Amino acid sequence: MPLVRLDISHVRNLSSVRFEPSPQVNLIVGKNGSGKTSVLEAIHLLSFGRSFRSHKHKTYIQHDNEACLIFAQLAQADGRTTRVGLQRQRDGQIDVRIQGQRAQSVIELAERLPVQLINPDAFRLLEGSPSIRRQFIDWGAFHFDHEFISAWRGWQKALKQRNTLLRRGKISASLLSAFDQELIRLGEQVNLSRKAYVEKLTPQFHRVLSLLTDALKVDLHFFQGWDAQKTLSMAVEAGRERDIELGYTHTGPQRADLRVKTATGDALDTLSRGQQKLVVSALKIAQGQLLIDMGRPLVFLVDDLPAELDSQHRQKLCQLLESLNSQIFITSVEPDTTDFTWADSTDVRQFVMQQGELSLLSKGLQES
Ligand SMILES: Nc1ncnc2c1ncn2[C@@H]1O[C@H](COP(=O)(O)OP(=O)(O)OP(=O)(O)O)[C@@H](O)[C@H]1O
Repeated sequence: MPLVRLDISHVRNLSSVRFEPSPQVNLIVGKNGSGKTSVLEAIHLLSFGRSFRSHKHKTYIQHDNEACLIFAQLAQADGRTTRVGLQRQRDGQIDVRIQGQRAQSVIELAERLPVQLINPDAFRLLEGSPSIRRQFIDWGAFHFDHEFISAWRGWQKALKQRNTLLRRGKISASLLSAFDQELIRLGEQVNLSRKAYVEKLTPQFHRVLSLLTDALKVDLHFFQGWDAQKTLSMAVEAGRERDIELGYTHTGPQRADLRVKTATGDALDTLSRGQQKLVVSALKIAQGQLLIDMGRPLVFLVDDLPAELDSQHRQKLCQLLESLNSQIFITSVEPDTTDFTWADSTDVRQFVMQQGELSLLSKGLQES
């Protein structure tokens, strides 16, 4: 659902930013530190309930303010709009509203406003810990499989309880096996959803990557977290004594990973920075494309477009994003790095950010 209106209050240097974005392409240009990324951060907050820059909520609430507030109107397929809002207070309290009603959790926002972020930090998907890649897979599994989130929550709870028992010690293998039934049942369910999702994602990823660059051959390998020849039940049973020794559960879906490889080794070790950015962009666009194919439009946030990409690859990325027919927000320091020639029929709005004030540049506006 594209954003038709966005009101941001007290996010970093944005005291009050209100604007009506294009349902298609939005270019935000401005000097370093002017507040461009903070606009994307606010949209991300509204989707995930958390920032992509910091886990500490106090860092993004504007100094000397008690809370930040982000409010948006989302277009629905039937032409009506849905009002969504999120307020985060300095004491950590979070208040999520949908049509004025308090929502149970931020997950309700994620369902309504799926967001994909491509930013200079996106390399973390390759170089960061497996937990970042698990989050990436789980985002997709969550949107694809309605049962995933309840299985994932139940499995996480069972795993936490098991690890607490193991940490305390003095638990026998036979007693532990009684606790393991639920862990295994839900863990298998989580694993099946992840596996099915990666199977869908892989051909889409190859297609998208070949559109961005024909020079790269990259493969995805899903590691489920234990020996692929064994069921989870077999792996947990075989590992029980060792878990007791170690004081934690050492095998299972909590160790899953998505390995990204070229013919000669890990993508991280063999690809240049720019090539890595193309691979990460392809992963995220492929993920977005799968949702779009299900009739679920999403918002792409591209922070600092020129970082690591030459002009040819920037153009290809813009072309690909344009072809998705999604809502896109692109930031850049220099106006000429977003000089891709968008189709006449594309609604492109260009904004300038100056010290936390956003204004629409009529020059860049091409209404369809
Ligand atoms: N909690 C806060 N309260 C007020 N201002 C803040 C807070 N945190 C950061 N800032 C300021 O807000 C601005 C945020 O800028 P932002 O990162 O959005 O800029 P940008 O235009 O994306 O810059 P760049 O091009 O350098 O990436 C900076 O000037 C920063 O000093």
